[in-house]
Amino acid sequence: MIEINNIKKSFQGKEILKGINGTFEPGKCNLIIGSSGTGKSVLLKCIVGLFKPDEGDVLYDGRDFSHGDKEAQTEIRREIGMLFQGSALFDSKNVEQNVMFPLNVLTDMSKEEKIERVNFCLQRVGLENVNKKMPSEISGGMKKRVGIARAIVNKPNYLFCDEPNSGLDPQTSMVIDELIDEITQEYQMTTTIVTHDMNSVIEIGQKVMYLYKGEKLWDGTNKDITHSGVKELDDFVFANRMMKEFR
Ligand SMILES: Nc1ncnc2c1ncn2[C@@H]1O[C@H](COP(=O)(O)OP(=O)(O)OP(=O)(O)O)[C@@H](O)[C@H]1O
Repeated sequence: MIEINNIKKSFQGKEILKGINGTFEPGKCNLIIGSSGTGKSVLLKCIVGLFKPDEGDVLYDGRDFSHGDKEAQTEIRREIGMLFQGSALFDSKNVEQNVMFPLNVLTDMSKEEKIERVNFCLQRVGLENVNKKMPSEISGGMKKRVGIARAIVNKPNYLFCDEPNSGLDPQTSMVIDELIDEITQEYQMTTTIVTHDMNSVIEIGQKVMYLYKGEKLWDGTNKDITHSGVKELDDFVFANRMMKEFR
């Protein structure tokens, strides 16, 4: 479990995160949702250590990530997998080299072991016979799958995904959501996903945190989200026509 306590972050005197508390549970997709510019990505970056919070703690299974020593932080970093917005594959590396990259950097596995692990992960995300393809030769949905394979290649305990559906059609988005959900349960990872896709909330939002202007206004499950009693959340949830009819 990841626990965050009173996370605050300002840029140039402007308070972006105003003291966020919450938990992210293992074996579940934990979603951070909210309108554009509300601080979702900044919160994610504070949790994974890409930004240092001005105040507050981030605990990974009780281990203090924000104030722990360098060694403890490195240890936790090794247990983190990330799926970045837009997949962020290296254009000059082929699929196999992209997925292998974390193993080259973080492990001393032999070449054979690395290839075996890469092939296992590619197979797990439904990709076969694409090892030598370049990112420019595969579709957006396939790139996401490669990104997921790379994120799980070093067997992370914690998986973070920033807008995993950006740039995908609704059908492919659903397939990618299902894949992330499946592997989360299979490997009992604590998966945290930043999204503003209501379809994802309905499909995989087993735990949802709603941010509004740098504050957490609500958390709960996708089952409760349509009757939260929070006006700002209602406006967000029922912003599209399909959801209005659902109401
Ligand atoms: N490195 C930075 N320096 C200064 N301001 C920043 C920085 N990163 C983010 N911000 C500001 O923090 C605010 C929240 O940004 P953030 O990217 O977290 O929003 P978001 O909720 O993820 O939005 P979106 O859904 O559009 O990605 C924005 O006003 C943004 O300009």
